[in-house]
Amino acid sequence: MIALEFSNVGVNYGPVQALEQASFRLEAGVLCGLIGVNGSGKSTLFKAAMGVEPLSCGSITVLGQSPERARQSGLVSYMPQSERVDWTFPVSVREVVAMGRYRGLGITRRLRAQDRAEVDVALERVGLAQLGKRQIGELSGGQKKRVFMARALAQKAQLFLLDEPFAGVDTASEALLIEVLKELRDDGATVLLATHGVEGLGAYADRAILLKNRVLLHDSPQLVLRPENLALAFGMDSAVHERGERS
Ligand SMILES: Nc1ncnc2c1ncn2[C@@H]1O[C@H](COP(=O)(O)OP(=O)(O)OP(=O)(O)O)[C@@H](O)[C@H]1O
Repeated sequence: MIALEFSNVGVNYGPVQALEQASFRLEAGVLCGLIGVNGSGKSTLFKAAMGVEPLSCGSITVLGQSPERARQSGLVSYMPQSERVDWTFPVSVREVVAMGRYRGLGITRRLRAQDRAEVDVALERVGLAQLGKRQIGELSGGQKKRVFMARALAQKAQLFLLDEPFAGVDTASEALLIEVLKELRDDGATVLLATHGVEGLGAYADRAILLKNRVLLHDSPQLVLRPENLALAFGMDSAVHERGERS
């Protein structure tokens, strides 16, 4: 089954062409890295996949449906970049994770026993069972990402879109997030995660997409991470840097 397909997708912000003829296809049960410099269109690609950014051309299919329908049915979960979240919003860790269950509830949003159990399981899985009552703004960078991960787990999504999940995150949180993502993948879910840190990607990702407003490459991480290929997206400096690091 195809989890996510972009066909010749274009997205413009006025004169800026954020995505141009972007095409790729992700099989279900794959963990894929989305690599590109700032401004290469990674966040735009996620927003388009969520059906919240109009396309100037092309089409997108998410789990066999339109992006809007897939989002509304809760099949897709999105973890935004930390700096795009208002952390002063007065809400507890548990309340954020419970948002993953709202879709199945009526307008009262009263959690059923089953919903509370799913929230408990998700908090436990990311190691935050003891911090449920904390205000979200009090947490460290890594803990905040864990909360978003728990919300996605509680939602029971099938496609996980993560924008820079490891930015500003301690190594223990990063290792835990990778472990959870691998388990989700092994259970048949699909993960697309944007990163400009490419170190380590080869160890956990099955695929990698190199983005520079267009899809330059979509292949195994080993091939995409070759210095001559990274140079296409990052410039020659990074190729030299990578080569230096590896030798
Ligand atoms: N709302 C907007 N209005 C105008 N231009 C935008 C808007 N959002 C993004 N852009 C521009 O579109 C291009 C792609 O941006 P996008 O945020 O998708 O890239 P990115 O790879 O996610 O970068 P970053 O990691 O910095 O978020 C950039 O040139 C950016 O300046």
